[in-house]
Amino acid sequence: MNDPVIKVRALETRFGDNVVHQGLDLDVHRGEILGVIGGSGTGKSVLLRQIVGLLEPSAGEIEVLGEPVRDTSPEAFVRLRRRWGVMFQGGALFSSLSVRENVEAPMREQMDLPEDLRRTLAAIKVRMVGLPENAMNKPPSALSGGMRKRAGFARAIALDPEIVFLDEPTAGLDPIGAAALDSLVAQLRDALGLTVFLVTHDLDTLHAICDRVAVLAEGRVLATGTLAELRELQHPWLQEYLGGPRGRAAIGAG
Ligand SMILES: Nc1ncnc2c1ncn2[C@@H]1O[C@H](COP(=O)(O)OP(=O)(O)OP(=O)(O)O)[C@@H](O)[C@H]1O
Repeated sequence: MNDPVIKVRALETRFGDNVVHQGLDLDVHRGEILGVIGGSGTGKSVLLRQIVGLLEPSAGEIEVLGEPVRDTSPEAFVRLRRRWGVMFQGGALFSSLSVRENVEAPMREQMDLPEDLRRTLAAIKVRMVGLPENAMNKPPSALSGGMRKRAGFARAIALDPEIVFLDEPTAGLDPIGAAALDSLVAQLRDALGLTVFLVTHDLDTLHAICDRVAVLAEGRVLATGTLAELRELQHPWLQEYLGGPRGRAAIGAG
C-alpha cells in the first residue's frame, strides 16, 4: 500500500475538562473516499479542522501529503494548503459575494492570475459541479440548499486540490438532492483522482460512495473498514447505528 496521504498519530484533544480525542490514529489512502462517522460530539469536525490546520490539537502528529501540518513554516503551510479544498457544513459561502466570486476567492487569495483567466477557471468549476450558467452571478441566498452545496464544492475544488474535505455534505438536503450530491462526489473523485475525507451521518452516503469508513468512539478511531466489515463488530454504538431500522433500510434489508 502507498504511503497514506493523511496520517494522524497519537492525536489528543482536550477543551478544558472535555477530552475529545485520546490517542487517535488514522490513515487515509490516495484516491479513496473515506467516510468518518461517530456519535454526536465524538470530534469528527474537530478532527477535520485539525487536519486542515485550523485548530491546534493538544498533542499528536498530523501529516498531509507527506508534510507535517503542525510546527511547519507559514510558507510551507501555505504551499500545502493549496493542495486541499474544504467544504464546511452548510457550504459556508460568503453571503455578500456571487457564486462566481465565491469560487474565485481561493484563487484571489492564493494565486496571482489575470482576471479573465480567473473568471474562466471559476466558470469551469461551476460547470463541473452541475450548476447552471445563470447561477454564476447570483448570491448564495438566491440558490436552493442543494445548489449552495454545489457552489461550496466548486469553491473547494477551485485550486485543483488533491484532497477534498467535506463536512456533512448532504445534511439538510432532501433524499433526491442528497443522492445527486453523492453521485457528484463520486464522479469528481473518479474524474479528478481526488482523495475525499467525508464526515457524515448519512447512511445512504456511506453505502453509495464510501470505500472505507472510520468510526470515532471513545476518543479514538475504533475501527476502519468497509461497511460489511464494520457490521461484524460488536461495538454497541456501531450495532445500533448500522443494525438499527435506518441502517437496515439503507442496505435494503427493511
Ligand atoms: N473550539 C472549541 N472549543 C471548545 N470545545 C469545542 C470546540 N470545538 C468543538 N468543541 C467540543 O468538542 C467536541 C467535539 O465536537 P465536534 O464538533 O467535532 O463533534 P462532531 O463529532 O462533529 O459532532 P456532530 O456529529 O454533532 O457534528 C464537542 O464536545 C464540542 O463541544
